[in-house]
Amino acid sequence: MACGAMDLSVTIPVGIRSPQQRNLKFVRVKCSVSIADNAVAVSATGGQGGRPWKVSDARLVLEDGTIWRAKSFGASGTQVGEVVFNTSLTGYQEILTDPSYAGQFVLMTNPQIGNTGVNIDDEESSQCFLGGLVIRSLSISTSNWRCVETLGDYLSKRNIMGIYDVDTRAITRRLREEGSLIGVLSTEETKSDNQLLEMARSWDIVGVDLISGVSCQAPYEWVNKTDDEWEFNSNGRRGETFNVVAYDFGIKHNILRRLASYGCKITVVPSTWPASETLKMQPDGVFFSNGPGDPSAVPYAVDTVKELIGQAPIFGICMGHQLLGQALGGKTYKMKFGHHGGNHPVRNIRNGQVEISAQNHNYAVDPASLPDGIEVTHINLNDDSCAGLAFPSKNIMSLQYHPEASPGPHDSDPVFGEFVDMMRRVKGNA
Ligand SMILES: NC(=O)CC[C@H](N)C(=O)O
Repeated sequence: MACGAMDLSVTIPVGIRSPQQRNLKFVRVKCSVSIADNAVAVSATGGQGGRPWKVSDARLVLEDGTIWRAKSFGASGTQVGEVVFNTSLTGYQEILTDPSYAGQFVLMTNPQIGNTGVNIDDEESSQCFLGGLVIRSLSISTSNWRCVETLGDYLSKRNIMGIYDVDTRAITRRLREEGSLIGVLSTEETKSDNQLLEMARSWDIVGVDLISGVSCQAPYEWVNKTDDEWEFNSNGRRGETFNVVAYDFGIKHNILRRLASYGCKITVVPSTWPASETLKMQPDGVFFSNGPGDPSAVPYAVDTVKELIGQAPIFGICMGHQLLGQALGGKTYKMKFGHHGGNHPVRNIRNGQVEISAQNHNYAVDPASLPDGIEVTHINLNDDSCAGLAFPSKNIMSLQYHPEASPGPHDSDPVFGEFVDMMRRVKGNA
C-alpha cells in the first residue's frame, strides 16, 4: 500500500523500574513516528533529554590490569579488596553477613541475585563486613514471603558497594587461571583507571590481622536455638547442658544456633580473651570460630589456642581449624583461589562417607607440616586438600568447612553432636 509521508510526535508515560526500586517509576518519553513509503521509523528519547535507564557508572579494576565496566547499586565510592567467586546457588544474604568475607569482594557465579530480597532471619552477624558484591544480573523484582527490603536498599543502608551487568563468567575464569586477585571498585569518575590500578597493586590481604576488626568487644551469652520449624537433626538429644566458651574470630550466628540446639550453653568471648580467663570459667568445651583473613597473621590467637589444648575438649571451624593446625605444630598456606560455595564434596576418612559441604576459605593447613599423632579426618575431593583434623589424645577435632551451612547443605551437621559426645565422654571420666 502506498501512502504519503507523515510525521507524528507524542509524549507517553513509560514505566521503568531500576533494580533499586520496588515500584515502577514513570518517566515521560517522547516518541516520534515517521511514516514514509514502505518505511516506518520510531525513535524515543527521555523527557529530560537523557536515557531513562541506568548506564554503566562503575568500574572494577583488577590488579592484572583488566578493567570491567558495570552498573552500581548499593553504596557508591571507591573500595579495595580481594575478589573471590562463590558458586552457591542460594543464600546471598548469609554470604553478605558472613564476617569471614571481610576485606573481600564476593562475586556470585549464580547469574541472578536479589530475587528474594532480604529478610530479618538470615543474618549471620550484625553487620556486613565484606568489601563489596559483584553480580551478573540484579533482579528487578523481589518475591518472597519473608522479604522486608530489596537487596539494593539493604546494601545502601550498610554502605556496601555492589555492581551488576558485568561478565561474572569471564572474571571467574580469570580468577581460576590467575588465582584470587586484588581489585578496586569505584563509582568515582574523577579517578583515572591508572589511579585505581595503582591502588589495587599497592594493597594486600596477606599478613593482615582482619579478626580484630570483626570480633565482639566483650563476652556475651548466646541462647537462641534453631527455630523449631527449621530444625532437622538435633531433636532427641538428652536435654543435658554443656558449657562452651566460643572464641569469636568472626563467628556466624548459625554455628551458635546449632551448638545451642545440640545442648550447649554458650559464652561468646572476644578474640583476645585470655586463655586463663577461659579456664576460670571451667568450660566443658572450647570452640574456635571461623574468621576472615590470613591465619598466619594472628599469632596471638594461635598462642591462646596452644594454652587451651589439653585443658578441655576443643572444636574448631575454618579459621578455628587453621589456628588449631598451627597450634599443633603445622603450617597454613594460601590456596590459588580457595573454596567458596555450597557443593564441595568432602570424604570423611573415618567412615568413608562423602558429605556435600558449604565452604568459604582461601587458606588451608598443610598436612605434611603436621607432627605425628595428628589425624587428617576429612579430605576435599576436588583437590585433595585437608578438610578436617583430629588429635584424639587431646580431645581435639576441627573442620575446614562449614557444618552449620547457612547457606548450604546440612550433610555435616552431625559433627556438632560429635563435639557434644566428646564433652560428655570427658565429663563422665572427670
Ligand atoms: N571462613 C573462614 O573462617 C575463613 C578462614 C580464612 N579467613 C580463610 O580464608 O581461609
